[in-house]
Parts: sequence; C-alpha cells; structure tokens
Amino acid sequence: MRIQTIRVEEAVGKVLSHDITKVVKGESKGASFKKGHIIKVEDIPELLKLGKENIYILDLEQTDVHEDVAGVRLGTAIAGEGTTWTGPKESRVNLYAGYEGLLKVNIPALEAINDLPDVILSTLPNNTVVKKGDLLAGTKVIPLVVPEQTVLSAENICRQAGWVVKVLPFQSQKVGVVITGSEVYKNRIRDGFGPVIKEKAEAYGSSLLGVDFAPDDMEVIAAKINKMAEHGADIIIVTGGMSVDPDDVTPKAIRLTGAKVEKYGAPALPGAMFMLAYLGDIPVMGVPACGMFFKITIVDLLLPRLLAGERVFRRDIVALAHGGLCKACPECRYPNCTFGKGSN
Ligand SMILES: Nc1nc2c(c(=O)[nH]1)N[C@H]1C(S)=C(S)[C@@H](COP(=O)(O)OP(=O)(O)OC[C@H]3O[C@@H](n4cnc5c(N)ncnc54)[C@H](O)[C@@H]3O)O[C@H]1N2
Ligand code: MOO
Repeated sequence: MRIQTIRVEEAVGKVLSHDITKVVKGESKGASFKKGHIIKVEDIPELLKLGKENIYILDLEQTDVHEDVAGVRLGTAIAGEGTTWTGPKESRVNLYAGYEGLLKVNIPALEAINDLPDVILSTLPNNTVVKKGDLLAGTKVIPLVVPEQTVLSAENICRQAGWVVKVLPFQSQKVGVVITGSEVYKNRIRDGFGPVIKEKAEAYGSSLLGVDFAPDDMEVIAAKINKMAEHGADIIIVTGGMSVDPDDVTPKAIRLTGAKVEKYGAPALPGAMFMLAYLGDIPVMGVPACGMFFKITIVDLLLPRLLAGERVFRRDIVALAHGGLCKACPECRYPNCTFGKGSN
C-alpha cells in the first residue's frame, strides 16, 4: 500500500479512498464526503472547514484488502445457520439472529480469529437464548487496509471449524413430567412444580406430553419414567426428591430405569442437586425442589439447550461452574446478568 499526501487545495480531481466524517462534540455525524467522491473546486472550503489540511490517496497493491472488503469477507465467513448480517460500516459487519433459538459460538474458532493480527470478532455469550433480529456478533479489521493473508487466515479458520456463529432453532418437543413426593401424590399438598415446568417448556415452543405423579418409591418412579418414554416423550423431567433424605429416591429411580447418568450434582446455585441422564436418546432431567422455589435455576441454563436438540454431556455441566453462581438479586434481571454466562 502506498499513501500519497496531497494538500487539500491541490486535491481537485482526486478520488477519495474513504469517507471523510464530520465530528461534532466528539460524535461522528456521518460522512460529509463519501468514499469514491471526486474532489471539486467547490469542495475545498468545506474540507478546510472540517479541519482537513491534507487528504490521503491510497494506492492499494494486489495483496492489500480495503477495510470494507475485509469486513464483508469476514462477515460472510463467520455468519452460520440462522444468522443474517449487515454492513460494512467502517469495516464493521454485524450478525443478527434470523429466527428465535439458541446462539452457538464456536469458542476455539472465536479465539483463533481474535488471535490473528488486525481482526476482531466479538459475540454474545455462547448458549444465549435469542429472538429474531437480536444482535449476536460484530466483526471488523483494525487498520484501513489489511494484507490478503490476514483475511485468508480468518476464512480458513472458519472453513476448518465448519461454523463459528449460528442459531439453533428450538424444536417443538414433547415434554413428559413425573412429579415425585408422597405428600403431593397423596394430595396433602398441591403440586407447584407442574405449572413451572409447563411455563418454561412453552417459552421455548415445546409442550407437555403429560404430567404424572409418583410417591417416594423408587420402583414406581422408575416405572413412570419408562411409561413417559413409551408414550413418546422427547425429554423427561422428574421433579423433587433429589436431596439427602432417605425418601429422596429420585436419583436412584432414574438410575433404575437403566438411563446413563451424565452427572449428578451440578456446579450451579441454585441447582446443585440436579441430575442429567439419558434413557437411550431421551434426556432425563432430575430437577431439585429449588427449580420450583427459585425463579431462575439450572433448569433455565440447560432446558433451552436440550429443547434446541443439543446433546448435553458431563463436561457441559462441569463447565457451568464458571458463572454458575446466581447473585440472588433483590429483583431478578436474568438473562441480563452473569448467571450461566461463563460456561463454554
Ligand atoms: N441436609 C441437607 N439438606 C438439603 C441439601 C443438602 O445438601 N443437605 N440440599 C438442599 C438443596 S441445594 C436442595 S435444591 C433441596 C433439594 O430438595 P429436593 O429436590 O430433595 O426436594 P424435596 O425434599 O422433595 O422437597 C422440598 C420441599 O418442597 C416441597 N415440594 C417438593 N415437590 C413439590 C411439588 N411438586 N409441589 C409442591 N411442593 C413440593 C416438599 O414438600 C418439601 O417441602 O434440598 C436441600 N436440602
Ligand atoms: O439444587 Mo439446590 O441449589 O441446589 O437449591
């Protein structure tokens, strides 16, 4: 790249290589002169008024990429399934959600891109629930011109990763609920869990297949879980009886069905006594009573992922630890808070 410096008075007939922007009280007020503009005699006083004594004419070499071209190439390479993009504006390209769903960010690819010189990509946290039109990410280059090799390296990272930023749509799943606890089963107390699970499942476009009740009996709970699976549940949620009392037999009942336990005990508070298991392909969530007593719990971190069709592994639950502590604010601001935002 070669830069020619020309005094404004002598610039008539030259083509501007980038916008000249008016700044009022520190704020950019849009371009006074657009890129590609051919400078005329009558432009000179205005350019001087904008404080320009010199203008700079860029001669790009074949291996140079202008910031706006680079921005578009980055956006095209990064924008995955379920995303749209706009720009460039000063090289920045923004990615938006094309539909409601779960934002997935490929963190190793994100970090590799940001480790390149002169390129940035900044995103919302992985696993954020997004609505159509939500801003998801912004990418740009830092200088006015970058080497072709830099853009190629970023494009290669995206190609090799397969995807960098995408939105998984929520699937309409049938949620089977088994509510445990002899006190509820025997109608001594009224069930408070069913409505909570219904509301959370419906918020992500799923519906309840059915709600069944079981006493604190391992065999009965296991049989009811199996019945939900036979009736076509895509996901089964078992509530209560997850703690340390001798009659807290729900974890044992889940194991008794033959389900493979990914993890019992989760580094999320509230949600410590949570269990995730898989009965074949069907996720079985053992949800402790905190899922009913607290507005936001581990259920809000994992249910959207399961309803977006994601297979959740032990390592995903382990990764909840960083950011898994709810601050229990007097007024809940979730999802606009740190709960669940540190995990991979
Ligand atoms: N000694 C310890 N106690 C507790 C521990 C512990 O580690 N050591 N862990 C605490 C944590 S953390 C949680 S979370 C809860 C988990 O409790 P459970 O899931 O076992 O809940 P239950 O004992 O079954 O019920 C607690 C409470 O809620 C009522 N309940 C239960 N289900 C329903 C329902 N469907 N509708 C209405 N009410 C319901 C139940 O009657 C109990 O009163 O354990 C802590 N304790
Ligand atoms: O499952 Mo309890 O945190 O963990 O309230």
